[in-house]
Parts: sequence; C-alpha cells; structure tokens
Amino acid sequence: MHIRGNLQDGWNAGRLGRLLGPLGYGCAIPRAVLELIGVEYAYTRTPALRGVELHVDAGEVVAVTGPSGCGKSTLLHVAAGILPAQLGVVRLLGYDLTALSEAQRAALRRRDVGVVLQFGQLVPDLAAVENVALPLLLDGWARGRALRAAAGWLDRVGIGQERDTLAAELSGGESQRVAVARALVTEPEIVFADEPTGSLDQAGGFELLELLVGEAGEGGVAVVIVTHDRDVAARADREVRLLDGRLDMARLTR
Ligand SMILES: Nc1ncnc2c1ncn2[C@@H]1O[C@H](COP(=O)(O)OP(=O)(O)OP(=O)(O)O)[C@@H](O)[C@H]1O
Repeated sequence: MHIRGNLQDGWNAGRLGRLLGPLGYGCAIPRAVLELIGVEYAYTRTPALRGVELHVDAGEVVAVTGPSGCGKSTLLHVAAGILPAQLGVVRLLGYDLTALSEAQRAALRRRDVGVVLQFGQLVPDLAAVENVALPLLLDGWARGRALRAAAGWLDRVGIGQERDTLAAELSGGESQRVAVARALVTEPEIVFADEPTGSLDQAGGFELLELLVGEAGEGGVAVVIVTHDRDVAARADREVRLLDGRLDMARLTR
C-alpha cells in the first residue's frame, strides 16, 4: 500500500497516520507534513524567497530565524498557502498547493492547519469564545457544539474566565492565547506561527510558546514558528535560518 498525493476531503497524511499507525501500516504513509522544493516568491523585482527547500515531519517543531527582512514571514505565508509560490512546489499535508485554487487552499487551512499571526488577528467585536469557534462555524458545525469546543480550548490555554469578554477588551497576552486556542480548535496537523510572541514581554512570550508547543506536542501537531527570540528558537526541535531569501546552508542541521 502506498498512499500519496490527493487524498479525499477530510483526510491527510497525519490523520491517516494516527488511524493506521497503531495497526502497523504507518511505514507506508508519507511522514512529511510540509515540503517546499525550489520555492521562489517576489513582491517586486527583488526576490523575497530564492530556491527554498524545507521538509517538516509530523509532530516536528521548526523555528525559522534570520535578520529582519530576510523573508521569514514570506516563507511562512507561502508554506501555509496564504501567498501562492511563484516557482517551485509546496506540498502541505499531501496536497500540492500549486494545484489548488485560492478557495481550496483557504478550506485546507481552515480545516487542517492552524495559523497564529503577530497580533492575533481576532475579530474585535466578537467574544473570545466566538473568535475561537469561528473556524468550526465556518466549517458548518452547529453553534452550540462549536461554542462548547471553543470554551474547552479557552480553559486549556488558561483563560476560560474570559470566554465572554470582547476581543477588543483583552490584553495582548490574552489575545495571543485566544489566537492559539483558535489555531488548535480544529485539531490541525500543523500550526504556522509568525512571531506569535511579538507583542508580549520576554517572559510572557516564552510562556505562550511553551503553551503552543506543549499543546501541539500532546496532539502530535507540527509547528513552524517564525521568531527573532533565541530562547524560542532553542525550544524548537530544529532551527532553519534564512539569509536574503535563501536558507543558510551552514546552519542546516539536516
Ligand atoms: N507586501 C509587500 N510588498 C513589497 N515588499 C514586501 C512586502 N512584504 C514584504 N516585502 C519585502 O520582502 C522581503 C521579505 O520580507 P519578510 O516580511 O518576509 O521578512 P521577515 O524576515 O519576516 O522580516 P521581519 O523579521 O522584519 O518581520 C523584505 O525585503 C520586505 O521588504
């Protein structure tokens, strides 16, 4: 048996692995949740990504580091399918993103991928619990069930008491916790986080990262995290460093 490529709706390598792994079929299932091959992206004439190769395994935590402007956020956006690669291949959870429409990429992200951006990106006039429930509601869950699942995640990230607070009234740290809960509520295979600790002080930032990596680790979720913070990078399984849109080969550990 060899399962590859375009899996049926709702299925992907990670989900199959969890189901079939205990039966001993795991070796036939691709372990990579993310592969970038020769990826290029340019906003203007100067490329922001040049020939980037990256391979992330199920459950792996990878930190993307490098100086300001080297292309970290662009890499994360292209890997998550928010921006389309202009050259090369991006394979996410077994799907070739270059073959999917924008709507299909958005549906894949909503269902199987978690995203945490720099400033949380919450809907300000929705309550914390409604923000967390949003991806489930958009995926057709009944409101009561979605809100119960969302409230459970707010408890897990330690701010269950703020469930009815409007996002606009949350502190920076609380907002980032809500964003982490929202990224994990769909039980994704992979979470992309772009400097999620950026708006917090160092201790608060590290605590948030511990929470994200800890919760992701429990579910076997891969994490790709963009960061400037050395402590955060040290917490990852692996660090990849970008320089001028290219991977710094000297810093590659595999
Ligand atoms: N929307 C845009 N339009 C034009 N150029 C852009 C745009 N976004 C980013 N760039 C440019 O692309 C390059 C890579 O930017 P990117 O934001 O990916 O870097 P970064 O490493 O994440 O930076 P930082 O650490 O400062 O957030 C930079 O030269 C930046 O100026």
